Amino acid sequence: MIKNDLEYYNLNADKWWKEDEVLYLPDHLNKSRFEFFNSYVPNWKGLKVLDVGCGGGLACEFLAKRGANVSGIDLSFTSIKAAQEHAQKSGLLIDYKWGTAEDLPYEENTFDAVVCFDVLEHIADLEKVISEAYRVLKRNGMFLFDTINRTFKSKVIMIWLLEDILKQIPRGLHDWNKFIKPDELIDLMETTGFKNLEIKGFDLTDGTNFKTLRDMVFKGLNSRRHGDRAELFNIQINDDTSVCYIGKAVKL
Ligand SMILES: C[S@@+](CC[C@H](N)C(=O)[O-])C[C@H]1O[C@@H](n2cnc3c(N)ncnc32)[C@H](O)[C@@H]1O
Repeated sequence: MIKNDLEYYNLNADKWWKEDEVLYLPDHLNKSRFEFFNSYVPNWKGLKVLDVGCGGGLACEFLAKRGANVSGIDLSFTSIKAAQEHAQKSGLLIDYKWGTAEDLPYEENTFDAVVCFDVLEHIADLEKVISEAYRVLKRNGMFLFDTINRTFKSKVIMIWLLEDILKQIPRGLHDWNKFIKPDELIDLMETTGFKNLEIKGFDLTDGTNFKTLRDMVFKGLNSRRHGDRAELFNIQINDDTSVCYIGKAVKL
C-alpha cells in the first residue's frame, strides 16, 4: 500500500512512457477524451494550453503534436524531469514547470485552454485549483477536465475492483473521500465564475452492463499476466456519470 499519491508519482516517474505500465494508461484514454473535447476545440493549432497535473507529459505531447503551444505543470519533480526528457527525445518544445495547481506561476489571462485530466480527485484544495484555472484563462478560454465521482459504484470499481482485486491501479493511489460529485464541482465552478458547463459520463464500464464488467475482470486478470491494459476499458461518452465523468466550462 503506498503512503500517498505524490510519493507514488515521484518514485515511479520513469514509468510514464512505458507502454505496459499503469502510468501509461492515460495515453489510452486520450482518444476518447479528445473525441469529447474536440467538439468544443476543433483546432488546437496555435492555441496556448496549460496542462495542470501533467505527470510525465502524455497529454502535453498529444496536444503539442496537434500544434498547440503547450505548458505543463506538476507537483511531482521527477515526473516533470521525465516529461522534459521525453519531449526532448520527441523533438517537441513544451514549457514544463515544477509547481502546484493551487498556486499557478502564470499571469492572469494567459491561456486559451486549461486541461486537467485525472487530477482533481488528487487535490487537497479544490477551490484554490478551480480559481487558479479561472485566473490564468483568457476570456472565452476553456477549462477541460475529467475526474471521478464519489459514489458507492466508484468505490466498488475504482478502489475494490481496480486497486484491490485486479491490481490494475496501485493500492492506495486513490482516496475515495477526495472523489467529487458532479454537482459539487458544478457549484464550485459556477461560484468561481465559470459558465456554459457541460458534463458527460466518461464511462469505463459501459453503464451497468454486466458483460463489460465481466470482461473487465477477465481481461484485467489476463492483462496482469500479459502487461497489456489497452483493451481493458471500453470507454463510452454517455450520460452515466456514476463512476468517471468528463467536462468543459468557459470563462466568459
Ligand atoms: C493520475 S495522474 C494524471 C497525470 C496526467 N494528467 C495524465 O492524465 O497523464 C495525477 C497527477 O497529478 C499530479 N498532482 C497531484 N496533486 C497536484 C497538485 N496539487 N498540483 C500539481 N500536480 C498535482 C500528480 O503528481 C500526478 O502527476
